[in-house]
Amino acid sequence: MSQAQTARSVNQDFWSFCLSRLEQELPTQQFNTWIKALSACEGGGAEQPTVALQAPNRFVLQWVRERYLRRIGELGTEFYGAEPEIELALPAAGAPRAALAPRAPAAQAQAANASEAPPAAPVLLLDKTEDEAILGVTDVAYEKTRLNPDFTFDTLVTGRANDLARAAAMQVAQNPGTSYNPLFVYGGVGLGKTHLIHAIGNAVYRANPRMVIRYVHVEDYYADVVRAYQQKSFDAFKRYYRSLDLLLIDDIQFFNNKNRTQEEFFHAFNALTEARKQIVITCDTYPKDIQGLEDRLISRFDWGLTVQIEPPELEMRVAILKKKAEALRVAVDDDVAFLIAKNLRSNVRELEGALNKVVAYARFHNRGISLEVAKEALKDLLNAHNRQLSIEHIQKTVADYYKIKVADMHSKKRTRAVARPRQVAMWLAKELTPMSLPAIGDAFGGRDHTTVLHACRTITELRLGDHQLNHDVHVLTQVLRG
Ligand SMILES: Nc1ncnc2c1ncn2[C@@H]1O[C@H](COP(=O)(O)OP(=O)(O)OP(=O)(O)O)[C@@H](O)[C@H]1O
Repeated sequence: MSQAQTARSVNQDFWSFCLSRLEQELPTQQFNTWIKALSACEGGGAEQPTVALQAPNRFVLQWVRERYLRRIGELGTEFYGAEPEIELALPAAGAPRAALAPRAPAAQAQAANASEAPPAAPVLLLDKTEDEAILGVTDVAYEKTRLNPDFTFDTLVTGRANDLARAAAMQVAQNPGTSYNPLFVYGGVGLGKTHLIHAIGNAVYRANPRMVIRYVHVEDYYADVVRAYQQKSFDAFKRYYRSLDLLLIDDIQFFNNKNRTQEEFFHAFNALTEARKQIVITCDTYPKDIQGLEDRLISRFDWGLTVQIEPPELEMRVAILKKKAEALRVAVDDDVAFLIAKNLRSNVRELEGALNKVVAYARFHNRGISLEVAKEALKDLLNAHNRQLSIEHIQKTVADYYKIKVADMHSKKRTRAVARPRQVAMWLAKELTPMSLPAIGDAFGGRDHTTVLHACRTITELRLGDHQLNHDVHVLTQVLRG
């Protein structure tokens, strides 16, 4: 057998394994609609596992990539004994669909990134008949919303970091078009903005399935504009976006300097808000700070309500891990959840990634999930992290920020100008390092652990009412996390 044939048969074997597992794990309709639509084609060599899959169209490709790729990767790790590279591609332009015809060789297949798909992709986003034919399911209307059914208010853990944003989102979900319009949600990478707007969409859909809802990432909106331009189908494009009852548009910062797209969005925005149709926007930054965005759009974003999602604190991170473990149907003890939560703080996606890594590692080695297993699975990550952030670095960064001396971090001085930054530094040390309270106390001039605890509680409480302090802590956290 040639190397290519071996690779192909290994890939086919893996895919059969994957199909049998996913068939057990997923509801039949999901399995039939999304997973069976894929086909395995030639992958890389057996020594360096590559799973090569082909989706019949961009719609299926995107859906699978968002919802199932991670699980396929985990099954790949289980099958190959190492994390495989996954190629998810479309059939070559002009080639028949893989699901209906012989497989296209991977070398000719297009890149998995939908934004790289050619403008004349086999399926147009607005081509209802074809989508319906592909789906062959009764809830076509729901699928067309592009909503992720797993991202609901129920699966969103609430804490100080997101309670305002969640409350506003629930208001909007209960009264679309008549409460805050637009609702503008901003915050750092992987903090649950996408989850929150899908939750709005899911709640609105559940209450009123007749509403026309659409979740769209800005890159896809841009691709729709480009396509409308190339195919001279702006009328259909405009009609479609203006017919929506709820538009959920994600990652608006990627609009930067895309002038034609901004212009189209500006008109769609006006038409929708005038008709009292709801718009929800997410962004990685506050509206006024978005680079390359027209002023008239920025000022419109101020019409409704702007809410921030902040990085979750330790307890919330633990709660999120527990919830994610529940969804994976695995038992994760508190000590394992704390280990992960203490060491990964920058975003929830990374937190989830670490949990998945621990679960996959435990499955692969046929062991239960214990602290020991978690430490082994995350060895590289923990080492890298522990090297990165020292308490001295935190003290120096905070001292520089408040323009005080580093020595003041250790001193007995109790004036407000020194004591408050010192408390902020202690809070950051608790949040950003795995150090215990006594160890942190030691590093701050031999203070008692109760002093550290008091400092942490003080800062947590003050942040609720003191905007300047909240801002300082936010900025310092971002700086220290790099
Ligand atoms: N509070 C939370 N409760 C439960 N899961 C959460 C929470 N916050 C984030 N997540 C999970 O973290 C992952 C990343 O979240 P999401 O994609 O919504 O982040 P984002 O802010 O949109 O990121 P990006 O800036 O990259 O677009 C998702 O799986 C989401 O379910």
